[in-house]
Amino acid sequence: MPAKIYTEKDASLAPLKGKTCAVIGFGSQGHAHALNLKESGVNVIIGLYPGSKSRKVAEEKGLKVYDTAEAVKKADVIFVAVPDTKIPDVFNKDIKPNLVKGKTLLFSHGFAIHFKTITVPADVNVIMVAPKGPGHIVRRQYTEGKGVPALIAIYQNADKQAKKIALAWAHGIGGTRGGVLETTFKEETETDLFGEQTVLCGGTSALVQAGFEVLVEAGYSPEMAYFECLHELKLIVDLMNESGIAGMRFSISETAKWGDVKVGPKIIDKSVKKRMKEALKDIQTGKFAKEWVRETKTGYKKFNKLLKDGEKHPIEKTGARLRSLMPWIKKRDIKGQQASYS
Ligand SMILES: NC(=O)C1=CN([C@@H]2O[C@H](COP(=O)(O)OP(=O)(O)OC[C@H]3O[C@@H](n4cnc5c(N)ncnc54)[C@H](OP(=O)(O)O)[C@@H]3O)[C@@H](O)[C@H]2O)C=CC1
Ligand SMILES: CC(=O)[C@](C)(O)C(=O)O
Repeated sequence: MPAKIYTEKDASLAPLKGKTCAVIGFGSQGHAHALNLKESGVNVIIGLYPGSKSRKVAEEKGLKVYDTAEAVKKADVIFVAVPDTKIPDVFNKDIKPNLVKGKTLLFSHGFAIHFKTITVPADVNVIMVAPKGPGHIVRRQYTEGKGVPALIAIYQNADKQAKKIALAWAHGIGGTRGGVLETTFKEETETDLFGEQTVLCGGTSALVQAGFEVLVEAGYSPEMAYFECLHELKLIVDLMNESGIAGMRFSISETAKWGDVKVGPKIIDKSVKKRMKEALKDIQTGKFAKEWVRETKTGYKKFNKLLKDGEKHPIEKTGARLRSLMPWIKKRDIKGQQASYS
């Protein structure tokens, strides 16, 4: 049976009426949920640690910012919007001591709950509202009257209102405009990690860099290679997003279609699928999570090096030059926000 998809007609903000919603962290997801909810008419406050870089940004957006513990005390629903590996510290120090019966803890990803990096008291709701897209796009689409689809999941339903609250939150951030699907913390965590490693981020970044390198190493100009392997990828993916892979094929040439169906499966062949299955296994067994937590606890050395190497890849310099010729490509202020985690 096809999964039930909740849309605008199934949702209401009523379960959040009269409630205070605290968003802890004002990064990618935090800023998007907070601003979308505020504009939907929900009472939102922000929780941050003293000295957080995000304080000024949130205040400039007209939001009231408190120290995390204070925000948790004031709130009925608490969205933990800090990086997954920072959640245990923030949770044990500032959230858990202030969680009382009747409150709802909300996540956008199940890592901390599924891999048990934190333990939550039994008398609070634990729910998830996970948009299937980056926070900055969740915000952008909401302001354009659109909405990124979202998942909801219930891990603890202490007051029997958990699902209503999750749906109301998903509605408030614009999720029901795109469609909301109910899942479990386990399913969301495992599929989300799989997607970002193999297809969305990891697989695509490596595919683009490999294609660029092959053309440049064969003597073609980096500009040609950039247009072919990165710029046009978005245009093709936009078509897939609008009308599926078959719909994309409607718009490409007959020769491109032949190359697609004949050569594509030789590039992404059975061995790639085998390695995807290995990646999935490492996620399911907890091996990936264990290694990632270890990396964050030992100073992010490998992580920072790999990110820096990525920034130095020649495709970045070529791309920056070519994108500057296309003023309609939205310029994002990401300077100083890249790499170097601690
Ligand atoms: N990025 C995304 O689009 C997606 C993220 N998610 C999930 O959403 C959650 C948040 O991730 P994401 O939005 O990427 O996070 P970000 O890395 O963008 O969040 C950073 C924010 O957390 C703040 N922060 C860091 N440490 C603390 C702390 N000790 N106390 C309070 N605030 C702190 C930062 O403050 P400062 O400015 O001072 O550094 C900043 O405001 C995660 O569970 C993630 O898996 C789910 C779907 C997509
Ligand atoms: C944006 C998203 O859904 C990701 C890639 O899984 C994430 O940032 O965690």
